[in-house]
Amino acid sequence: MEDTQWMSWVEAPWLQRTATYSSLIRFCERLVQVDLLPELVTEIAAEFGVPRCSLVARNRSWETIVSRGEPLASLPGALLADVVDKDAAVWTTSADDSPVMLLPTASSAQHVLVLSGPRLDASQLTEGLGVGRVVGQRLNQLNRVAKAERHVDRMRTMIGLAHSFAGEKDTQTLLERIAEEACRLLKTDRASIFIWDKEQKLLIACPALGVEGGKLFLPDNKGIVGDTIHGAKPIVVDDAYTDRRFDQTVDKKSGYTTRNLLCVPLFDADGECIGAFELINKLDGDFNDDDLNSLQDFGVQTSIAIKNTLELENLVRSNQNLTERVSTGVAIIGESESINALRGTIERLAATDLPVLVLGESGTGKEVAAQALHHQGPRAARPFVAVNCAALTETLLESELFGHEKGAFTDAQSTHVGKFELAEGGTLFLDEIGDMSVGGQAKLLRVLEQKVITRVGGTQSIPVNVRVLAATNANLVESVREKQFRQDLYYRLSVVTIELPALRDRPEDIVPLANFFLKRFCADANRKPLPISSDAEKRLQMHGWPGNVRELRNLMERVAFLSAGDRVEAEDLAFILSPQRDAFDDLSDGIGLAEATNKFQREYIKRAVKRMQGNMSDAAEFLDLHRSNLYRKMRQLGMEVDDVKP
Ligand SMILES: Nc1ncnc2c1ncn2[C@@H]1O[C@H](COP(=O)(O)OP(=O)(O)OP(=O)(O)O)[C@@H](O)[C@H]1O
Repeated sequence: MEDTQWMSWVEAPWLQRTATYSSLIRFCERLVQVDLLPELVTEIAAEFGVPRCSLVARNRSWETIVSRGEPLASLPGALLADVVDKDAAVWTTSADDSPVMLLPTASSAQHVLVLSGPRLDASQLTEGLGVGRVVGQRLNQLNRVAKAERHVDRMRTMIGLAHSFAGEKDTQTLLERIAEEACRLLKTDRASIFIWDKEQKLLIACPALGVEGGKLFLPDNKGIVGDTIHGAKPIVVDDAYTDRRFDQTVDKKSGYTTRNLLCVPLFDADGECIGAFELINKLDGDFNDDDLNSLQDFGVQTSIAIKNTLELENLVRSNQNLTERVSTGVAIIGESESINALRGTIERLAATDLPVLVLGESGTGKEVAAQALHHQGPRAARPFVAVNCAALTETLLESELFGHEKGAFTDAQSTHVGKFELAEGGTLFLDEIGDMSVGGQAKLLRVLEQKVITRVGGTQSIPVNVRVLAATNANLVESVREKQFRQDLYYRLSVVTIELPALRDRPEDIVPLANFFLKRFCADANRKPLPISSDAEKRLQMHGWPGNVRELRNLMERVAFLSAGDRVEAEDLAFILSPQRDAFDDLSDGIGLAEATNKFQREYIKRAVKRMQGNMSDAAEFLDLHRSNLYRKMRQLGMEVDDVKP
């Protein structure tokens, strides 16, 4: 190492004060230390002894980025372009004869330094070229640092957002936050996230900033967003009003002016487009590749957020439905002995997986009983799926129950999952089973025996774990006898049978049911719960209820919406309960008035005693009679106490 020679930076010969360009090199050395653009132009102005130094850049037109002193009133566009293209400095005089020097920087963003001042001389071009080069390098460096910082900021924001997904359960709030962050980070005026409702062919903007209520619905085939989702590609628009794809309706409505925009599609985990993310009006210049990448990152987070929160919302909603059902809808209302007994039976059966056949007239609450069996049992958290067998032809029923593969038949344009699969882990309720075709019965029987289904047009056997409940208002035993219903299927379905009594046979349930429905419908009609007067109660109890509980429910719905008073009076029901529909149909059979009146009185007393569960004193009070007068009246009508006791 004997030949080793050292030289420090300050010893370099071209740095000696006497050396040509030594001061330029020292100046450039200082320039690379400067971090802020205002300082940079101030230093340069001082070095060249000029009052004005600006840094300009070409966007759509030439713009001043930063300036020391008043910038030139108008920038010489053509000359600036030449400076960049030729990568050459130029000294010239401006319109008012003051000297100007334009220096190329060779920066990636094509900046040019513009110097002007009376003492500026063409001999300074050499020095100017050197300074321009150094400034260009410094700008590239600063740009890289700013980009890296933006990237870090972006990542931090993304992590922050991902973190907040856990705490934020409401989609709207979360989307608003994402949009706000995107505006901040990408220096944009507005941001909207669109969720695509493919079925309704709608785009739902949330948040739709500047729109009253924050929600905006648009047809999915219009505007830039429509093009973005259909093309599944990002779109950048620099000048919205000259772009024919831009739909000006929203601007017209809101009074806002869209200048430029950037829109990216949103995809779910399967690559399906689920919406779009749009940024409007970048605060400085046009949208660039960096903005595009950032927005795509935001897009990924947004898709996750939408999926998570929507799933959560669905869960919450179905849970709420469930709770609501358990507390109201599935509640079996009634105080009669038969309904009390039914509640006990359901409680015992709910815990089992036994098939149950629910019998009863139409509207007696067979589906309510089936739902109670489901919701009180271990399958409650899984789906309850109801199928009305009477409403479907044999072919449709098969595809409805077991599903079909794409192309299985002419209309099968896509794969369809059947009700058995949908009810997986839960309960399938086959309503009106008595109306199922014989072919359908055979297929159902096979599934019940083998516990596997095959979709129509498919070959794969899909195992199913479903509890099957069935209901009918037909006499199935009779149907079996007449060979309209398969006996083997009947035995499979009717391991346990429960029968719902008609409403006319349990008059004590009428008032509790009426109050229950009235309360529910008054809430729907936004009015206070209406009490029922005792006259109206009597009127309800005297009706024959051929349509059973459904008829009562419908009546209460009309009362809640139509009656004017604060209380339901008998008159409110009179116009609804038509006398012809009462139990005394045979009044019109030509019997005399006296006999008809007797018949009516006998029936009325019978119902009153039944309503009072056989207590004669209560029945007399109900009928507004003294107890002894009731007995006398009964004797007159040829009635025995045993005839009337339930
Ligand atoms: N005990 C009950 N408690 C509360 N609501 C009931 C009761 N029974 C019936 N309902 C209500 O009455 C209406 C008819 O009941 P549901 O549909 O269960 O009858 P259904 O016997 O299955 O009728 P269908 O034979 O026409 O299928 C429903 O709105 C149901 O909520």
